[in-house]
Amino acid sequence: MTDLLTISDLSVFYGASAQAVDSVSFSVPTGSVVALLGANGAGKTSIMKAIAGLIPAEGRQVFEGEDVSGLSARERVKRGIVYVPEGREIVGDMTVRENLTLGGYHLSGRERKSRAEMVLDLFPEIANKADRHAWRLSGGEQQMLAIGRGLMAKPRLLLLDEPSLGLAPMLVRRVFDRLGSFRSESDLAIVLVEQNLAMTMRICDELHFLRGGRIVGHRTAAELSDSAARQEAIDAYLGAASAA
Ligand SMILES: Nc1ncnc2c1ncn2[C@@H]1O[C@H](COP(=O)(O)OP(=O)(O)OP(=O)(O)O)[C@@H](O)[C@H]1O
Repeated sequence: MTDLLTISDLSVFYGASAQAVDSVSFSVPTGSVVALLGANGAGKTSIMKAIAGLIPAEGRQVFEGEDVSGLSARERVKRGIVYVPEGREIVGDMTVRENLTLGGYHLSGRERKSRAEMVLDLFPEIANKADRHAWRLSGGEQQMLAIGRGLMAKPRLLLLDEPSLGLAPMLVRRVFDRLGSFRSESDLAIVLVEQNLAMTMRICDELHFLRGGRIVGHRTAAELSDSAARQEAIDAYLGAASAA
C-alpha cells in the first residue's frame, strides 16, 4: 500500500518555550485508518491542526507525493485534507442541509447536491431532519452532521478529532460502523484522534500512542486483537484514560 501522507519530524510550539509536539513522524497508507491515542494534553489535536494547516509547524508533510508543509488550510482542503474538529463546530442556526452545503463550498452545484444525497444516505438519522436547524439535533446527530459535512468536501484524508466525545457507546459504534463501511467503498484514509482504545479498535488499522508531545508506542490493530494485548497497551501507554 502506498502512503497517502507522510509526516516527518513534526514539531508544534505555542510561543517560544511551550512545545506541544516534539519531532513526531508517522505515515498514513492510502485507504487506512491511523489512530493517535493519548491522555489530555498529549498533543493529538495539535498534530491534527498542523496537518490541516491551521497552526504553524516545523517538519515535513508530504501528501500524495507533494510537500504540503507550506500550504494554507484552504489549499489543503482543495487537495482533500479535511479536518472535523473536536466539539463538532456545526452552525446551529443553519439547517442540516445548509451545513452540508457549507462543507462542499468549493464543489459545483451539481456535485454538491449529489454529494449531499450520498451523505444523507449514509446517515439516515439526519436525512429525515434535513430541513431542521442543527441546534435541534441530538449530540449524536450533530456528530453525524459534522462528519457528513467533512465528507461533503470530497476528502482523501479525513482528520477526525475525538468523534466519540460526549456520546453514548452505542452511538459511537453506529457512527464508526458507518464510517467503516463508507471507507471500504472508497479510498478514504482517516487519522483518528481518540482517548478510548476499545472504540478506536472498531475501525483502525494501526495506532500510535502519544505522551508529552512524542510518539511513545506503536501497534497494529492485529497486534491488539486479543484482550490481554489491549490491556498491556493500556497499562503501558494510556492508564485510566482508556479503561472503558
Ligand atoms: N492555543 C494554545 N496555546 C498554548 N498552549 C496550547 C494551545 N493549544 C494547546 N496547547 C498546549 O499544548 C499541549 C497539547 O495540547 P493538545 O490540545 O494538542 O493535546 P490533546 O492531546 O489534543 O489534548 P485533549 O485530549 O485534551 O484535547 C497541551 O499542553 C496544551 O495545554
